[in-house]
Amino acid sequence: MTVNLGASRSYPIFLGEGILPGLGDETRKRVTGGRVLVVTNPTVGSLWGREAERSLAEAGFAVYRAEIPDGEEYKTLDTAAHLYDRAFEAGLDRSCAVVALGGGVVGDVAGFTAATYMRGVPLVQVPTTLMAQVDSSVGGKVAVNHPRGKNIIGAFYQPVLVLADVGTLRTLPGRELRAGIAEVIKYGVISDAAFFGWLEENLERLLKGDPEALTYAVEMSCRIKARVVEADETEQGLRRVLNYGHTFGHALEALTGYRVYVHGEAVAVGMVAAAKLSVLLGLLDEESYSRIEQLVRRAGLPADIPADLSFEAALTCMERDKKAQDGRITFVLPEAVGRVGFYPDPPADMLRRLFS
Ligand SMILES: O=C(O)C(=O)C[C@@H](O)[C@H](O)[C@H](O)COP(=O)(O)O
Ligand SMILES: [Zn+2]
Repeated sequence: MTVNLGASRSYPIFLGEGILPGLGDETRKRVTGGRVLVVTNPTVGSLWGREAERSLAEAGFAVYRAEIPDGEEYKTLDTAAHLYDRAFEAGLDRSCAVVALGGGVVGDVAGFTAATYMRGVPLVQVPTTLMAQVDSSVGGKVAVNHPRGKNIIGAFYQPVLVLADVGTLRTLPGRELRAGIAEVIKYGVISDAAFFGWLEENLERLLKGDPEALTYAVEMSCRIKARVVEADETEQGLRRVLNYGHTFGHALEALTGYRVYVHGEAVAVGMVAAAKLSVLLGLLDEESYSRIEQLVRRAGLPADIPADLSFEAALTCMERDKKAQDGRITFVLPEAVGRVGFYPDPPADMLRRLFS
């Protein structure tokens, strides 16, 4: 698959089982420098680091590794600062690449480092979680968090290559798999009713880690995402559809210190909350709402706003959402399974009802 962004910035997504050994050759075709910095975390590094690094070394790169701790709470400027040091020590110049080997946190913070070190060096995304394969490795959003908001410090910076080996999902903990499924459900709701129906039929296969089902889900998700990114790379309009569930979701993550929910879980709560708001506003029928809620629950994902979450605190957080303008929140709300619209400034009393 290709993400088409014009002659100089289009890039391929390679998707398949057992394709990690091809990483070196594909990187070599796109990176002229002699060194690469592989950014990973200790868990992914011990599982897949050696195979990835061997492939890069065989393609002629001098390979350096930097490990960062696992967890959204480490997606910070401090972690990026550590990576700048490691890039310097490795002697990376502008022709050399950063290779992000891991999940969303690794991809986002390594991507942010690649975007800013020497004003930008090539970035290779090697996503090893479902979340990263279906979403965060594609489309060029790179960022670190600020204590007051998720992904507040970041850039649009496209990779030169995405290589997603679904074989790496074999070792993925169940919680991480379910978190990725949340974003997959998102794609069905925002733009493809038939895909949503396929998910209803095949959810158990995905939860069991069936490689064929996972490959199909990753392919469909990447196709939908690529189409959106091609049409609106820097989120001037259409791309905001990818943020369905994230207005509430990001507030939930920030207000719980990025420690309680993994991103997909927070998005799951956010998708159900947004669907409920849609029903309250008369935009979505009850049956469609139930299908969304049921699929989220069947996937073993949380669907309820926690009882102790303060409405006022969530509202303040959502007013700083990246889709907000002058403090007016724009929600991405489902109008049917397979279609969403943008709705600015819903009445506060309706939002409050979601919290009771
Ligand atoms: O790629 C996008 O665009 C998305 O919105 C995808 C989201 O799933 C992803 O979580 C993204 O990082 C959120 O973007 P943000 O700009 O709201 O931080
Ligand atoms: Zn997301």
